[in-house]
Amino acid sequence: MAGNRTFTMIKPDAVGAGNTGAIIKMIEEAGFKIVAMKKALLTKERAGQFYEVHKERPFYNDLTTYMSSGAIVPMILEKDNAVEDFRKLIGATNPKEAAEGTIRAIFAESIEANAIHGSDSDENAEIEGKFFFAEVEKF
Ligand SMILES: Nc1ncnc2c1ncn2[C@@H]1O[C@H](COP(=O)(O)OP(=O)(O)OP(=O)(O)O)[C@@H](O)[C@H]1O
Repeated sequence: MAGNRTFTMIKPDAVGAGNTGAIIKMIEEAGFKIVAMKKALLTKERAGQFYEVHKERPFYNDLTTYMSSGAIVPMILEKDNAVEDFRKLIGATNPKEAAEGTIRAIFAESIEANAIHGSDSDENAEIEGKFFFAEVEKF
């Protein structure tokens, strides 16, 4: 079976700190196949579109400023049970609460600069994946 897909993005804090390679290694060693990947930049406006669901939250302005502050590495990943297994690999949003050995426990600086994003549902994986990779049709 080919498995299913999720979307992830290494965030500016982790890319800027030179942790991209180490994070990709953890992702591949956990059994995820990288279907698509690029290094890219978000404008504040496009970061705002990506995090539109958080528009009314107090941290929205800071979050979109941060997400447009440096390079990001978005990827589409494939594995059985991809969405759930990837959320386990990255750990809790707040690195202080992230389980030992998870990507956020190892690399995140704070609740905002938390190293990596992982889609929280199959539906959002498709929406977010297509936000960066319009050419990838199958999810
Ligand atoms: N209280 C907060 N203060 C500052 N930033 C926050 C806070 N809560 C969330 N964020 C930022 O907004 C992002 C999206 O929040 P969400 O609740 O969707 O968390 P998540 O699903 O774990 O993270 P992501 O969607 O990035 O994988 C978080 O990853 C974090 O960068």
